[in-house]
Amino acid sequence: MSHGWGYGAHNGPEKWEEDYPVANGPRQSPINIVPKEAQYDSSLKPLKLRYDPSNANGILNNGHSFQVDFVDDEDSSTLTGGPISGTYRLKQFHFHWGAGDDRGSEHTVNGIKFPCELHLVHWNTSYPSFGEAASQPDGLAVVGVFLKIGAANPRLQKVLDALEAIKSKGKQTTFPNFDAKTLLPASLDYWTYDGSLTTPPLLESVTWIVLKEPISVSPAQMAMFRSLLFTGEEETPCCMADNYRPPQPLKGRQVRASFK
Ligand SMILES: COc1ccc(C[C@H]2SC(=O)NC2=O)c(OC)c1
Ligand SMILES: [Zn+2]
Repeated sequence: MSHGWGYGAHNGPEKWEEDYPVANGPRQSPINIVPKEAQYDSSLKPLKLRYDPSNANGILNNGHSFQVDFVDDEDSSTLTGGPISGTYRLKQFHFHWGAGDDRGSEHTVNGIKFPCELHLVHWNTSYPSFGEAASQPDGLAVVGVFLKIGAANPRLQKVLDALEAIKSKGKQTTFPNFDAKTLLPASLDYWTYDGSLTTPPLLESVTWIVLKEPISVSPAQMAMFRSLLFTGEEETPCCMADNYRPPQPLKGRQVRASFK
C-alpha cells in the first residue's frame, strides 16, 4: 500500500499483509468465539480492574477510531488477576463499529457480529513503557466489551457527548475525570486467548480478555459514533464506520472460559 492503512477497499484488512506480513501470523486477532468449544479453566482468576477517574486525560480522533487516553505513569489504573500475571496499566480505550447495526464488532460469538466493540488497552509494567510492551508476547492485555442495541447507555453518553469536538482526523480535546469502570457490564465473566493488535502493526503481543456480557447502546447513540469522520478537515468527508477487522484463523489456539 503506497498510502496508509485503513478500512477501505484499497487499504483495508485484506491489503494489510502487503505492508504487515504478520497479518498471516499464528496468533492474529480478532477471532470468532465458539462458547461450546471454549474450555472452562478453574485456575483462571477473577478480573481485577481498579481505575482512577483522575487518570483520564484526553480524547482523540486518530483517523481509525477515537480513543480516550489515560495518564499511565503510576499504578493507579490497573488490570490484575484474570489470565495475566503481574500488573498491567490502562493506557487508552477505543471502539470499533459498523455503518449498520448488523455489524461493527471485531470478535464474533458463534458468528454473530455486534454493532460495536469497546477495547480497553493495558500494558505490562514489567516492561519500561507501552511502546516496549507492545512488542512483547505478554506485553499487552486488551479487555473487549460487546455493545448490543437496547436502551440508551447514560455512562457511554458522557463519551459520546465529547465527539462533536473531535469530528475530524487529528482533532483532540481534554477529557478529565472519567471512570472507565462505568463502561463495564455487571458480570466480568470472560473468554481469553493469545492474540494480536487488530490494526497495523498487528503485533502478536495481546492477551485478549473478552467479556461475555454486553453493555447496551441505543440506535441514536450508534448514530453518534457514525457522525465521526475518518478524514481530516481539509479532505472530502468520509464517515467513520466499519472500522473493524474480520475474524482471523484460530490456528490451533485454545480459547479458555472463566465461567462454566
Ligand atoms: C502499539 O501500537 C498500537 C497500534 C494500534 C493499537 C490499537 C489497535 S489494537 C486493538 O485492540 N484495537 C486497535 O484498534 C494499539 O492498541 C494496543 C497499539
Ligand atoms: Zn481495538
